[in-house]
Amino acid sequence: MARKRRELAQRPPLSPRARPEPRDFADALLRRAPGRLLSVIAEVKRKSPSGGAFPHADVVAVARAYEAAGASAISVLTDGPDFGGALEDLVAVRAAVSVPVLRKDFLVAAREVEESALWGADAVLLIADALEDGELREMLATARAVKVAALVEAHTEAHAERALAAGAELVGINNRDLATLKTDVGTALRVMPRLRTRARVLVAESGLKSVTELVSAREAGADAVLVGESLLRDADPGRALRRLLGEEGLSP
Ligand SMILES: O=P(O)(O)OC[C@@H](O)[C@@H](O)c1c[nH]c2ccccc12
Repeated sequence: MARKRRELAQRPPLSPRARPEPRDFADALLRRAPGRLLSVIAEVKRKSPSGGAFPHADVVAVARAYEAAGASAISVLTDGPDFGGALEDLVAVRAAVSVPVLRKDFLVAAREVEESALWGADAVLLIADALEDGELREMLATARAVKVAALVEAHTEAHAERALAAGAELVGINNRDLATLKTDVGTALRVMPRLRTRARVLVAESGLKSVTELVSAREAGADAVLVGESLLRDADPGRALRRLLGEEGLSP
């Protein structure tokens, strides 16, 4: 986050761009296909600090395959140094699919929420654990003003409570501790039941790889899951998503 703050200070001001009509991210997650237990936000990234390099450089082709396999939204990493992404990937993916697109990055300022909207993001990720209450509120207000959905992520119950108090409606529980990069898929299962009546949309994030884990996430209150690595490890990420969605049998 310190690096992100330094980079932002050096960036030139925004130039206006034509923004495409936003797609409704919350609605896409809540409106599940018939017989489907929960929605999947499928993620594209070229590499990650925890997973190394993935065998798919063409994130647009992967995003198309995810959509064809039933993804309700696509998450695009736009961080360059750690994830090999760029804002251009967001633009290219959004043009290639018809589902909403989430900009996944370590945003540190309201100005970047505005920037995300101008680049065509339908949603942005905000990380509660890394933002002060005031920053979170300001970024949420900007998101509302520019009509970008904000998925506010927390790794602990305390940060999830801060997110709700700041006015977050879409809350993600990250199974991965961003400080240690360790993943415990039980994290979201423990925290989500305490939030389920108060968040409009609940998302379980990171480390998910099996139908059984998705069923558990649903039982704990998840409306959606955010999945990257386990799909990107497969030679055919679309097939991996179909398998995860239990085209072989995941039903309520
Ligand atoms: O690739 P995974 O383990 O399926 O996880 C996806 C997503 O949850 C993860 O990439 C993530 C969650 N929160 C983040 C914040 C920044 C960067 C990345 C992330």
